[in-house]
Amino acid sequence: MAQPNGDHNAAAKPPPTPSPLRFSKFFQSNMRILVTGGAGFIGSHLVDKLMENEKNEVIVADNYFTGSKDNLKKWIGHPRFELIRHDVTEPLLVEVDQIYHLACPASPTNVIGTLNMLGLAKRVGARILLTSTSEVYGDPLIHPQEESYWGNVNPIGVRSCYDEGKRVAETLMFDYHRQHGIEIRIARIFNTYGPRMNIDDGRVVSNFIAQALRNEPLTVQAPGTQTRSFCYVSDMVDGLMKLMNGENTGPINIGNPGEFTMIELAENVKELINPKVEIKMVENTPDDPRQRKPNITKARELLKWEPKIKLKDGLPLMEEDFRLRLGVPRNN
Ligand SMILES: NC(=O)c1ccc[n+]([C@@H]2O[C@H](COP(=O)([O-])OP(=O)(O)OC[C@H]3O[C@@H](n4cnc5c(N)ncnc54)[C@H](O)[C@@H]3O)[C@@H](O)[C@H]2O)c1
Ligand SMILES: O=C(O)[C@H]1O[C@H](OP(=O)(O)OP(=O)(O)OC[C@H]2O[C@@H](n3ccc(=O)[nH]c3=O)[C@H](O)[C@@H]2O)[C@H](O)[C@@H](O)[C@@H]1O
Repeated sequence: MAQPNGDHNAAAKPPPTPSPLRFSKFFQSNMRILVTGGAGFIGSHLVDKLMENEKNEVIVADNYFTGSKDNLKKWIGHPRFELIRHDVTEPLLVEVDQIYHLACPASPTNVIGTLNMLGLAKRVGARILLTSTSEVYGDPLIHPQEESYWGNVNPIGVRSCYDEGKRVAETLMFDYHRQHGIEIRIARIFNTYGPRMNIDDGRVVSNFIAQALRNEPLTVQAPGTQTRSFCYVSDMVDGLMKLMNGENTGPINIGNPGEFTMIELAENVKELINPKVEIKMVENTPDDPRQRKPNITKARELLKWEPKIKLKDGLPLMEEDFRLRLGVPRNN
């Protein structure tokens, strides 16, 4: 008898069950992907997204310096997933097609990690993506920042290790590309926030949300008029994957152009989470960039990417996660 959808066999034949090999650890998938720093904040969200595709086999290399196995607990034991405790300042030999290089030890060893991952990419012919940073623009003299801007970085300042470490990492990427033909991708990530951020790592969004939930004053570092542009983590992951799978080396800015002063951010968090909390002005660290906002024309045109989640929609998603981890239920 004919089925309503026109498929004569639909009732008679159940869909074929996949071969047991599909579930064996020896199953060969189409793409083997290494994520260094995959136990961290952005890395673990990237792993979640990559694992959604049944053709991907994902290997995470992480030394848990700032990341945690907890971020990956749903994948541990999965046949397409492997977790290696490894410090990227030591060479790593694995057969992979793509490398997302996120592991970022406290610079300057950042450079050694990138050199090792480039060595791996060269050896196995993998495409490698570096998560660089908007910090390469330093305290920028042009606004918004576009990729052609060379930046204004203090080479001997307190934050130079990170900024200059990433700048050297970008240089190495291009040298390997030119000299050895390695396929490279460079993302310049602007401030990213979302669930699984480290609660006490001192970044502004995590600080303010944790402070509001703990009923502690929100510490705005002077003068408070400095600006940042905050990208929700799912948008970031989407941008990184589009960059990896597209045809452009970059560098490409990936960030949300919505720009806020730190006072505005504090007011947003206060209004959303704890209207009674105090906002307190505290001392800042030297060389804090006064303004930051990505020009994302390149990402829009070359990757067909733009962020979807506004700060006012992203903050509540992060609040939920922080409430759970800090043990502060909503009715308190
Ligand atoms: N979050 C942001 O706003 C932001 C902005 C710009 C650039 N980035 C870049 O994005 C990447 C990921 O950042 P994140 O916010 O997820 O940070 P994160 O600290 O949560 O993640 C970094 C991960 O790398 C691991 N790691 C550190 N040193 C390592 C080493 N030597 N060997 C192996 N693993 C090591 C850590 O354990 C952690 O899991 C970094 O490269 C960072 O510089 C992040
Ligand atoms: O996006 C980037 O490229 C970089 O962003 C951040 O660097 P930064 O912008 O300094 O981020 P925060 O430490 O979160 O500080 C942002 C602003 O908030 C201010 N701040 C921070 C913490 C706080 O409690 N109060 C506060 O007002 C800081 O003075 C600064 O102006 C990250 O720390 C880097 O890893 C990342 O590479």
